[in-house]
Amino acid sequence: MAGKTVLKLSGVERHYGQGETTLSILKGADFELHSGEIVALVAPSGTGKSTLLHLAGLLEHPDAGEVFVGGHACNGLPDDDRTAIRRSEIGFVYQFHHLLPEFTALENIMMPQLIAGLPEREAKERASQLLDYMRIGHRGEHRPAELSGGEQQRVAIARAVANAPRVLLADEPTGNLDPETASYVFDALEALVKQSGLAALIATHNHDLAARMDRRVTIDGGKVVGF
Ligand SMILES: Nc1ncnc2c1ncn2[C@@H]1O[C@H](COP(=O)(O)OP(=O)(O)OP(=O)(O)O)[C@@H](O)[C@H]1O
Repeated sequence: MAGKTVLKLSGVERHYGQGETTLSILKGADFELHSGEIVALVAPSGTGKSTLLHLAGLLEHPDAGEVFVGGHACNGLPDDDRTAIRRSEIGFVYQFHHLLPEFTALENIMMPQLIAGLPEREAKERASQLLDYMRIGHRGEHRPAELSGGEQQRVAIARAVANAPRVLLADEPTGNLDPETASYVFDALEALVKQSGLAALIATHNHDLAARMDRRVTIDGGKVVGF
């Protein structure tokens, strides 16, 4: 059963450029994401998957329409408020892990919590717990370069959810991994979402992974549609 709405896009438009060369990517897109669900965003290259994730993650402003995160209408808010909402409500995972190379896996996961002002002991405890959930509890003291691609992505996912956001946005999180490793990373992500009641929107070109998610949406004619 669907949980409550944690992310909502309503009539969202995004156009790039001006005049005759305007590229209209989103043209009145509506979308809702509910706690506890994992939704696949599968669409051909260039149709606007990253654009949609950036708008949902409050990294960009829509040209029209509204983005609601955790019930807040975000478009007209000052940048500081948008940043505060983004930090507390949203976690991001990208195709490449972007972990800090000079820090261990555990320290990378602790980082967002320390920035948010959590005491070191608590941050460490939560980071260890997340490493266990992601089934890499034994790799906490290793630096990113000492980890496999799948392990690095699991650390990146743990870091993205370290501050207990409501929404996880992922742009091709397994795009850099072989199919077996991708499936294993997805297993861990799925377990985490189901255990925590998080909601995840995952852009992927991997149809096998998309088939395992709760719902699948695509971008067609600038709108988000289920398929
Ligand atoms: N800042 C920008 N200025 C101009 N055009 C842009 C900008 N950002 C994106 N675009 C264009 O908008 C379209 C959608 O881009 P987007 O990155 O959202 O697609 P995508 O579906 O994520 O593609 P891919 O699967 O290849 O990553 C593309 O044609 C892209 O060139």
